[in-house]
Amino acid sequence: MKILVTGGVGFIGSAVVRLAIARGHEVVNLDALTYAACLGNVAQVAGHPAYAFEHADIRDAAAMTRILTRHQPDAIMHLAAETHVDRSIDSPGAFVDTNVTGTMVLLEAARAYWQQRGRPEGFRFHHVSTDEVFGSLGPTGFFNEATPYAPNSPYSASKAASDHLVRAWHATYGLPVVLSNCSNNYGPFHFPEKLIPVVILKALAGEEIPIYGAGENVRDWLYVEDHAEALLAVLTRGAPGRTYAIGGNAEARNIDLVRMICSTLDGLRPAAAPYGDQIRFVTDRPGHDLRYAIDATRIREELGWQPSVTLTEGIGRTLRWYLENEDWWRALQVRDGVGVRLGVA
Ligand SMILES: NC(=O)c1ccc[n+]([C@@H]2O[C@H](COP(=O)([O-])OP(=O)(O)OC[C@H]3O[C@@H](n4cnc5c(N)ncnc54)[C@H](O)[C@@H]3O)[C@@H](O)[C@H]2O)c1
Repeated sequence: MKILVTGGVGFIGSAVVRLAIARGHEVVNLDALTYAACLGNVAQVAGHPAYAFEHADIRDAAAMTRILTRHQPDAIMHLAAETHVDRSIDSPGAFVDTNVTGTMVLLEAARAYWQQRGRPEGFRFHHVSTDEVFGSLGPTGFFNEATPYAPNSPYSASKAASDHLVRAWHATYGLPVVLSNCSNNYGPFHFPEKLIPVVILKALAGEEIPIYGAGENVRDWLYVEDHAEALLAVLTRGAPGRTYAIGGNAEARNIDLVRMICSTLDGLRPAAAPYGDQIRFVTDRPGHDLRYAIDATRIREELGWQPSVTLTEGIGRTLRWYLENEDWWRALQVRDGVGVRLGVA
């Protein structure tokens, strides 16, 4: 299958691109190369005959039409987005521009392309989204595909809006879409403004490790390569118009996760004092959702997917990757004057 992946130079998109190439698919990677992109993320596939790159912005309608016409993909997997919650609190406009307007522009280009090709049944527009659109859970319960939308941050509100647009393009125009809403990802190539890489890099630098509030917020963590597997399953076997909730079945309070990272790092690269001594609690993020958790029964039963990497194993792999790839993250921190910010996705 020839897949047009948007945002394929980012964290999750690049994992999808690497996996899709390994599985024998052709990939056209379309990315605007914002601050969050790193071409190093796709270096291992860049020279592959099944890989092509298009430097373009999803808000550019003419470019979207030109690229679809040039490459004639069988499917679109849409990951391009502004993704950092803290940035969305400071500058919500960019999130509406890319996540809402950009998705609409891409949908329109996809619709025209699909109609011109004679509406092939097998065509897919896969919209990759987040569980944050569902808002916050209390101490119990799970999100699933029937959970009402209740986004709390400008980021999650913009993703919710884009989900609605994608569903509407299916209901109104018949575009064969699939949607997925996934919990927090982590793993290699994670941009160093999100929680796990921030903790790793602050620990290694001997600096304070900031945790919002009392560290009580709970997230369900999924290793990024497991997410990439789930996304390919949804793209290739998901039913048109259907949504799939994806999660790691690995809930952790932020404070417990950070302590786990610190103690694992103590074993891998011992410092003079335990890394946990660097933990500091800082003022909570406004509108900070308490807990996210996913009931992934549908994707498990219908598509046979389930996570294969436990949180302990994934944290170990991630830490070893960051220790072995210092050049990658040191180069990113200074690019475009963008420094590391505190982040809890
Ligand atoms: N990170 C998570 O934990 C998580 C969880 C669930 C869903 N998601 C969703 O998965 C997708 C990818 O997330 P990520 O963490 O890999 O993001 P990321 O920030 O690492 O990467 C986003 C990519 O999109 C590109 N991009 C941004 N604006 C663009 C535009 N206007 N045109 C073209 N390209 C543009 C960037 O250059 C970058 O390469 C997003 O849609 C996000 O909402 C993320």
